Amino acid sequence: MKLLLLPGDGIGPEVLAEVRRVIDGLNAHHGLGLNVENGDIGGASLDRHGTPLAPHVLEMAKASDAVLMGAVGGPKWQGVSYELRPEQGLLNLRKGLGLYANLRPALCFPALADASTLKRDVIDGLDILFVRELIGGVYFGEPRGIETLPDGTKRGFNTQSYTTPEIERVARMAFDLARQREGRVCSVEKANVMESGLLWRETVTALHAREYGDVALSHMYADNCAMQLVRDPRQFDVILTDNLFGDILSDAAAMLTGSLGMLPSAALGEPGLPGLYEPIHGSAPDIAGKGIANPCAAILSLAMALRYQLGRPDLADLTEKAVSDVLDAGYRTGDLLGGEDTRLVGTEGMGRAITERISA
Ligand SMILES: NC(=O)c1ccc[n+]([C@@H]2O[C@H](COP(=O)([O-])OP(=O)(O)OC[C@H]3O[C@@H](n4cnc5c(N)ncnc54)[C@H](O)[C@@H]3O)[C@@H](O)[C@H]2O)c1
Ligand SMILES: CC(C)[C@H](C(=O)O)[C@@H](O)C(=O)O
Ligand SMILES: [Mg+2]
Repeated sequence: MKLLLLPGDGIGPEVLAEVRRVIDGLNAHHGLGLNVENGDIGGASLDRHGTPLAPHVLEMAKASDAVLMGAVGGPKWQGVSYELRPEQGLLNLRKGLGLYANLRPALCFPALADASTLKRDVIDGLDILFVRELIGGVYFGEPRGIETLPDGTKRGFNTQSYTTPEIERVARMAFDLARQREGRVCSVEKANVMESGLLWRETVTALHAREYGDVALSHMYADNCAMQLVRDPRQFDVILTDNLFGDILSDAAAMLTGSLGMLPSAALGEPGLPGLYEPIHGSAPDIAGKGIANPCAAILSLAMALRYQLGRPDLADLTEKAVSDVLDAGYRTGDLLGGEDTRLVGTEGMGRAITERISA
């Protein structure tokens, strides 16, 4: 099995160094046999290859069993032309691998129930799975651009667009995953103001009626969903939504779990093609280089790769349990609110503690 690591920018290389440590532990003590390669993406790739995703790196990704990315972007590249910005490298990778479904689980680890800004009794036991459409919608719709109007002012425009097959394939993923959970899907859009949202609702409803009668389906407008996530997040099992709403709502959900530094993700496409696993957080320029970033989201992303693609769900369980145990033992990076008997550690301290439990 081959895993391509794309550390990227800012805290990306820092958290992936800890993923590497965990892989070494799993290889040495649990016969994982995972071969690791490294590649460039984002600003790091722009600096070395003049493009945020070089064609040879996309080819390396396609030839791997799975890809694990750190993060892209940062102030250093703010002035570069729009097509060359680091974030475009990530979008090209998602598109290039056909990764239409982004699974973002928001789980509240028991030890972190008091690290959330919400009260413990609102988030205790929280377990939501976001299924975010990832290669369509306003992120990729045409036409797009900035044009100069006759009066000299400018107009920036993007296009929100979804086709029936694009909606059906990601909805199918959400329904299938719901069958392995509590069997409830809440589909989120703004059918009240957007035609693409209306088609989304009609398509999900029709697919449900045709094939998924055993799954409970509800619909919610995205603005209400943002409010409900804060009011009563445990009402949700699977949230199915589009690219932009999924991006925003999953960041909001991250704070329910204690920190953005805790949320992993898996981007999946057609069976047999490699998936892309990445923490949902960014390159965190404000803390990059300080050795204090939380590596848990990246390590939990490795666990998702072990479960969904590398054929080792047992080692996914082991890795997730190691993270949970380390939190129970009181280890905290700076982004996690302390509590009694907690021990503040840096990125490496957290990675070492998790690896020690895996290797024990
Ligand atoms: N998948 C990605 O690569 C990705 C995702 C989001 C943002 N970005 C990019 O990252 C750059 C910075 O964006 P931003 O500041 O809006 O979002 P961010 O996620 O990088 O940071 C938001 C806040 O969360 C904190 N944070 C994030 N991850 C953390 C971790 N693992 N441990 C501790 N604290 C953590 C940061 O310090 C910051 O205060 C931008 O260029 C943006 O485009 C990339
Ligand atoms: C960096 C950016 C392209 C990306 C997105 O908007 O999808 C990020 O915010 C994410 O959540 O993965
Ligand atoms: Mg985001």
